[in-house]
Amino acid sequence: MSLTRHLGKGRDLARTAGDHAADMFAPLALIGRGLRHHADWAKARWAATPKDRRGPTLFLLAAAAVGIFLLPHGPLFTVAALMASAAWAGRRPKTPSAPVPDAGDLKLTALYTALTPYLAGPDDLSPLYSLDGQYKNAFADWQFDGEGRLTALEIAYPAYFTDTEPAARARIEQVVQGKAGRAREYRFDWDEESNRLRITALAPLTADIAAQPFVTSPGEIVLGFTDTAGSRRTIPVRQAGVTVQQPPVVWRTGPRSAEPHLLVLGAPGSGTSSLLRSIALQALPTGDLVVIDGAGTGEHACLVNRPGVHTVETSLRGAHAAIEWVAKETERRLIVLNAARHTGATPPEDATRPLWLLLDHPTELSELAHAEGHPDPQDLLEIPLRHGRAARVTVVFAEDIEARERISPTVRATTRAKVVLGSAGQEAVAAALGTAVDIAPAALTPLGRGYARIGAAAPVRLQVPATPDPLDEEAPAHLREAVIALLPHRDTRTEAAAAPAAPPIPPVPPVPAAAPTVGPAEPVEVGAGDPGAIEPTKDAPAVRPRPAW
Ligand SMILES: Nc1ncnc2c1ncn2[C@@H]1O[C@H](COP(=O)(O)OP(=O)(O)OP(=O)(O)O)[C@@H](O)[C@H]1O
Repeated sequence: MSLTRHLGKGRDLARTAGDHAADMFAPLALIGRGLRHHADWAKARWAATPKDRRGPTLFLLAAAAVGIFLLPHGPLFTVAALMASAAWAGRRPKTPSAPVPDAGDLKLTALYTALTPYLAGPDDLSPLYSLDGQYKNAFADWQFDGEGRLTALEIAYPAYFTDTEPAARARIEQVVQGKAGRAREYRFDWDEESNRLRITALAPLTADIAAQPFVTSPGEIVLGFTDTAGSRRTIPVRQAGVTVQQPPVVWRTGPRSAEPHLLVLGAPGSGTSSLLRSIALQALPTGDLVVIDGAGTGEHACLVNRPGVHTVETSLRGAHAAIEWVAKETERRLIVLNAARHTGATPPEDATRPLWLLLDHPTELSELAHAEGHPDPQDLLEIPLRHGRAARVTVVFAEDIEARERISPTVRATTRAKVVLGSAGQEAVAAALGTAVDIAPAALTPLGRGYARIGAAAPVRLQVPATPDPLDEEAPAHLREAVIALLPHRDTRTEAAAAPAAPPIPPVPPVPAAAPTVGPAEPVEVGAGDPGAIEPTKDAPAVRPRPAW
């Protein structure tokens, strides 16, 4: 027999002996515990007895002991009685099982208590909310998910609560979100008629959809994706290697659209440039582009020299010239289309091919123009914005939400499709969309997340597809590849091999000043020889197409 087996057997024997000993000595331990208990009791009584009564007490005890001793079998009965009482007193007290507090109960109580200062009325004789009230009087239909998080709740509130005031509502929504968890978005459905508020925690929108060709009709642009309540249809989307159906937020453009122009506002770094890039990639297969990069960060350099891209401007002078050209092109198209309508002829393709003017942070150029005493480029947008619908000219204006006041009234009035990205605060979002949003955002807003409002429809949640700058080396490679795959190329992909040897710095982008016909291949020096021409004072060099792929 091996040593290990010997040791194992010895261990088993010792364990068994220990168990037996414990069983055997259990009554003794019980009685010992009881005797200790009695001794403690006796000591406590003795300490509590006043000194002048201790002598008589001792005397009585001694008399009792003598009496017992004299009784037949007295000492035996006394010892038996002492042992029995010690055994009784030595029982382990049963630990009273503390009632396990119900987590949902605690949460609802906390929410009720937090809402009480806002919903209680001092003169209410039978208040729904009071400090000693019960949440069950005011709450109904609560639901928790598997992790114990509140997912749905209906609360009643007194009729005197000012539920028509956005500030009063916002206070309640903040309290609810604080107690139910700020990590999720909540929909607040205020039923003013019956004084009830329904709260629903919303599942997070999917954030892993990359740029790709979307299945849409001509003129439709997928701004992003929403929840099933926010869209009436779904489209097939490649997501994590499989094709799934997702509800898109679709913006219809063109002559029949009631919202022919788009205003995108966002907190810094929230993804407005990415949304502009996503729109450009969807517009390019069927239309032409003029891009103004007001911040001059080269975010849209990947579009330079692409077929269909007239120009990508970063300077004040270039932007001014490009927008002026778009305005004149709008007028030219209107004349051509009117003439075709009068004669009943089919309008020429150069008047019907969609033309897109994409402006990224243009108010920075406006500021520069004001500082230098030049005309504001935004003023030139009047014609494309007012007449663009008939002329198939679409304007997309993306700006920092904090610069909203610097956006011209014409732009604000004519851009009826609106997107707000990032966490900008409920009031700013409501002002930007032109209506209050009944959804409270989560504390951490993912990139490209926000709200879209097309015309007078209710705002919907929006997640923009990830469309990073392909020249941004910090963006994930597979997302950049997806963008590159959508960029149109002049001939073949062999340009990548040819370009690195001598990357061409394009000249000042060709923007015809007053060209009667449109054509990206017709470079016309804007402002040349014009005494009122704007000098390129902004330090923004011409965008260099960097062939990083
Ligand atoms: N939908 C998205 N999914 C994933 N990443 C995104 C998304 N949108 C933007 N990003 C990333 O967030 C960063 C900022 O995006 P972007 O430059 O588009 O924001 P912006 O609002 O234009 O910023 P700025 O205010 O600086 O102009 C980039 O790294 C971009 O790749």
